[in-house]
Amino acid sequence: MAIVLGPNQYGKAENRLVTVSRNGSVHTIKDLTVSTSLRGDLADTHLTGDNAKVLATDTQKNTVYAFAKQAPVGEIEDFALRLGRHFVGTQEAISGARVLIDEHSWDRIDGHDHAFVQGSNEKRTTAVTVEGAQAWVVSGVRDLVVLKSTGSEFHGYPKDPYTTLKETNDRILATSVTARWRYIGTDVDWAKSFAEIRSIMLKTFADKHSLSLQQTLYAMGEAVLQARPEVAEVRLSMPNKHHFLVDLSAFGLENDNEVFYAADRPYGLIEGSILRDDAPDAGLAWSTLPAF
Ligand SMILES: O=c1[nH]c(=O)c2[nH]c(=O)[nH]c2[nH]1
Repeated sequence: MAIVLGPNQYGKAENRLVTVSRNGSVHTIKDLTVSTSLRGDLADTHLTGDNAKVLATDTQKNTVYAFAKQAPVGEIEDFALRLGRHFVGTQEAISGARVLIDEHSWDRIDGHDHAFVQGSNEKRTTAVTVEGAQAWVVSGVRDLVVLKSTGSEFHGYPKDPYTTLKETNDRILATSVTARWRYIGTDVDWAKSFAEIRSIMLKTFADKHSLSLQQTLYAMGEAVLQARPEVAEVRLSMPNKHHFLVDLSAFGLENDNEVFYAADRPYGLIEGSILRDDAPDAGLAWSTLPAF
């Protein structure tokens, strides 16, 4: 029996980066959380503590800030690709890099050049993997919270001795969408693609009459793949944010689908992947990301 080192990576997680770019008196801000991770010939530091091949996580952090000064950050996918390719291209021992970026939203205060109000909690995300000369981009959105107050049913499920749930033809459907989509290449208009995918998902959530959150999840992924040839696969994680009808009969009141208790836990968790059956191989695109 021998004990060996398995897969490993290391880096600086959650660097908080805010940039201000100026066009005369009009400012634009970008607010990012950037995590970098490197992989490669890193056995020595684990086995003997020899750090000759370890680009310090502190240096990785500094690189994030220096790169933000040296060229416009631009779209998060491009910034992540630049960082990943830099680490792999300049450190002999480093064969792979994973860069995760979340973009936080700020909205301009009406008519004001340099004042902003924090937007919704929704984040645009990217996870870029560089391995040698190859690169994979998985972008997405998380904490995209949506609700529809009708157009959702749930019935026809098995009734076993433990089933108490009542069937319904009209319920609130609410979820907080975490979506990730895998791009086929890296030559993409990232901003346009993001905006269109987000809008397709919202429209499908709204328009699709839902018989289950599972059906809605599939329809959202399917609509993205039908409209966006640059995407090979969509993975969705959608908690069912239950809204329970409150029993008002004790007060002699009938609740005609008007008064709900919004439970925060437990919640159903509906997750799945929707993909083209002829999609190119995912390579390392999903490596070390959560399954959904
Ligand atoms: O859309 C739903 N899917 C389920 O699997 C489920 N299970 C449940 O209790 N409610 C719901 N709703």
